[in-house]
Amino acid sequence: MHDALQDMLVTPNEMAAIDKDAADSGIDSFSLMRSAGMAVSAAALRLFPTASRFVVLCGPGNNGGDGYIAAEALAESGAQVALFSLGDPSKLRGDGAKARSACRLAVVDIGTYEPKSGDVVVDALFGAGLARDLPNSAQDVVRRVDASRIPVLAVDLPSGIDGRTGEVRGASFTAAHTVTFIAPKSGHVLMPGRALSGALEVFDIGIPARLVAARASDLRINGPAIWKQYAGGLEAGTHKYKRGHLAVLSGGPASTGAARLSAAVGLVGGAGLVTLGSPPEAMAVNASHLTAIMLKEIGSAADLGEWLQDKRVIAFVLGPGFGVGKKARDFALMLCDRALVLDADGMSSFQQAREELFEKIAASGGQVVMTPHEGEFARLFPEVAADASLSKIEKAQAAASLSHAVIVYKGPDTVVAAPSGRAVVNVNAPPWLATAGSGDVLAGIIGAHLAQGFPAFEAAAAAVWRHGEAGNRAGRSATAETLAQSIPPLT
Ligand SMILES: NC(=O)C1=CN([C@@H]2O[C@H](COP(=O)(O)OP(=O)(O)OC[C@H]3O[C@@H](n4cnc5c(N)ncnc54)[C@H](O)[C@@H]3O)[C@@H](O)[C@H]2O)[C@@H](O)CC1
Ligand SMILES: Nc1ncnc2c1ncn2[C@@H]1O[C@H](COP(=O)(O)OP(=O)(O)O)[C@@H](O)[C@H]1O
Ligand SMILES: [K+]
Repeated sequence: MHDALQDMLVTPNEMAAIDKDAADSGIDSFSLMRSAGMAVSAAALRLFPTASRFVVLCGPGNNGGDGYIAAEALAESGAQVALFSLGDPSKLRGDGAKARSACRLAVVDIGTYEPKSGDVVVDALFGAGLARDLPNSAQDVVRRVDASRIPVLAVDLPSGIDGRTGEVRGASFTAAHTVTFIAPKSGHVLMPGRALSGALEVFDIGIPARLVAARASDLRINGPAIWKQYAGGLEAGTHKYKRGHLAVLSGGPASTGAARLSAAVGLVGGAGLVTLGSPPEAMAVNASHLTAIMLKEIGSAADLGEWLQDKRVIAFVLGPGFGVGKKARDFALMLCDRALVLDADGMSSFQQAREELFEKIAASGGQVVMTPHEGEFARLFPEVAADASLSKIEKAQAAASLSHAVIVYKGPDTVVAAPSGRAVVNVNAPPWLATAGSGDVLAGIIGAHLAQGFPAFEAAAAAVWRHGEAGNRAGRSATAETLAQSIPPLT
């Protein structure tokens, strides 16, 4: 893949526009299809050297066209190939028809395909053009292939996956591998599309990077390239205040653990010092559990106001175990002009009062990050959550635009979105991150980055990635405590 396209994500609509621009610039579209089909055949031979038969399933459009090219190339290489078509191949148009006529193999109707042990399915039914649920005849073959556990190599996308949203339209193949072209599509990284795509390979089929970049929006796969300019090594002459002072606000005596976890992670994450702001009635319990973390009594808005005079306290985490209610709202509104992670109870407190929060964020110009999981997202952005036409990326973008904050929409496919529309999708998080307190760990890492002066978007993107790496290092028996000990250094 071209370096400039490394982490770029495109939607099927953008891909179609890129395709058209390529044709308008004089690039022959059939030569692109030939490169795509050859890439599929090469991948099939490399990935499945012991296949007794390649079963190529071709659809009615250009995805099917790629399939005919691949089938011909596989047969030419000496492999056994069986070719099946969804619909009448004589109805193929344009490049698809050209590809069919360049393929000498006989083609039979897909309804007659009976999976056999040793088969490898090359799925070229539908790709970026899927516009509605898979037809019944395709759903039937998906079920037969699933039941026989035959490996599937998907062309562009597993048929049935919506390339924009990653959602299943009726049914979808579960691919062991997917070969896509030019750049990954959002449907390859959003769930369940990511899981159903298997291992993804991206082939350069000869469209110049500048044509791709001209159509692509600011949407990427999350990774160190996003924040590297803020993650430089430590100067020899640094001191703890230079590394940044993070404040985490604790809840009452019965729920102090979450904030302490975020605070401890703040230090591991790279803040030079961390102070836990505690209500008076929780001072004793907090004091008995803290060592490197400092403790300060913050019971009222007046206490917080006084603390805010200290401009060396750069960033705040409000929400973990804090309690839902007026106190959380008052504190949050006072912090909108600083760097703030508003997590958990901090967000839920605004379910009935979100406009006040959103207006304050817009007016204050701070660096505010909100970290909703699905339930919190639906509480704060019910109209966005309920809009079934939107992908998870588009939902996060809509929420960021409404709230004026950077949104970390958590889950297996966490999306970080800025009010400008800039977004990344995270792909390194293992499922065992779903453990109690994991969100508190994430909030602490974001806070650590904000304290070190990262802008909100980069702070959040870097934290989500480090959190995923911590999960990988901690292994599947991870708890929030072992996650906290497994956070890798900033890269
Ligand atoms: N630059 C590119 O984007 C390239 C794309 N290529 C291939 O072209 C594919 C896209 O081709 P198409 O736009 O022809 O789309 P598809 O081949 O994915 O779909 C074919 C057509 O089927 C119809 N259709 C959609 N959903 C349906 C459903 N559920 N039931 C029945 N019919 C349905 C639509 O009219 C659609 O255009 C890509 O996935 C890729 O494999 C390659 O040939 C190489 C170049
Ligand atoms: N299936 C999953 N795969 C990867 N990461 C996940 C999965 N489920 C949850 N996570 C991550 O785990 C964290 C859970 O946070 P949250 O729901 O706030 O939990 P808690 O309130 O218990 O701390 C989030 O960062 C989320 O993205
Ligand atoms: K496909």
